[in-house]
Amino acid sequence: MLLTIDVGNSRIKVAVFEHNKQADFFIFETNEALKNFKNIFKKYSNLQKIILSSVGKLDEDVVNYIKSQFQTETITHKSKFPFTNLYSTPETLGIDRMVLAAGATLMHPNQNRLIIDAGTCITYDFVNSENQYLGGAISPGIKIRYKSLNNYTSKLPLLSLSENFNIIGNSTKSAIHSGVINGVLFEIEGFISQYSLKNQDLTIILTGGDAEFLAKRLKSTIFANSNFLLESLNLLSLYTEKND
Ligand SMILES: Nc1ncnc2c1ncn2[C@@H]1O[C@H](COP(=O)(O)OP(=O)(O)OP(=O)(O)O)[C@@H](O)[C@H]1O
Ligand SMILES: CC(C)(CO)[C@@H](O)C(=O)NCCC(=O)O
Ligand SMILES: [K+]
Repeated sequence: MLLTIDVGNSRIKVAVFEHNKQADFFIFETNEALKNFKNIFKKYSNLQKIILSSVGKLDEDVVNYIKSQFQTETITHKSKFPFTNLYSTPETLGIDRMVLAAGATLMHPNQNRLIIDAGTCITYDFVNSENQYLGGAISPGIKIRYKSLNNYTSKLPLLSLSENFNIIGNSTKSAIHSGVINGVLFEIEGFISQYSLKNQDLTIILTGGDAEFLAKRLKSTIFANSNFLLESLNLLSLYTEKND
């Protein structure tokens, strides 16, 4: 049994894998990390290994606690990845983006892959069929868009994701929902059509906290896999074991 931990910018996600199948899943706020890890370790006292990747802030105390309980592999820029990194600043590339790119490379061999992670930020990452990681894009996530409209104006209220939105927003609230949600949908559609134009056999992976909401509303048929990063960590650790 193996445990993968994804420390995101806002929340921590944890999955238990048994024979490469996800057997359990946890999600919690960073400030409740210690309590949650203690409960998880009580429930799963026979873990063989923990794989940890972090772009967020995890207290030194919590990291030390995790490491004191089980053998822990932390994914860093120095870890072995199944692609050639052609980003011009590899040392500043987000670990989450590298793990997603690794997962896509291992899960979908010999294809062009576009990974879209709709979380705190929306990231786009492209790995071609020669397993070269080329880069992509970083844009503000849904929550950040709502928050910044409120933050940087005096009149706009703070709203959160709504099921009801139209192209023509006929009130302040519906105009904000239209701008934020349609803005994200058009952005994603736009990137997908640009990448598809240039790359045949494009495999698209949509993940992150807002993936399910967005997948249902995109014109292109794309299935959301909210746990892709946790699955990628599991695959990456198998890959590292084999290639060490
Ligand atoms: N309970 C929740 N708390 C916070 N965000 C949530 C929640 N449920 C859905 N979301 C949505 O998920 C998005 C955040 O995505 P996610 O959980 O992947 O972020 P994260 O933990 O910061 O991870 P990452 O840093 O990898 O993006 C927000 O834009 C928000 O709309
Ligand atoms: C873009 C985020 C914040 C997305 O979680 C993360 O991948 C990150 O901090 N990246 C560093 C910058 C870069 O990827 O080029
Ligand atoms: K993200």
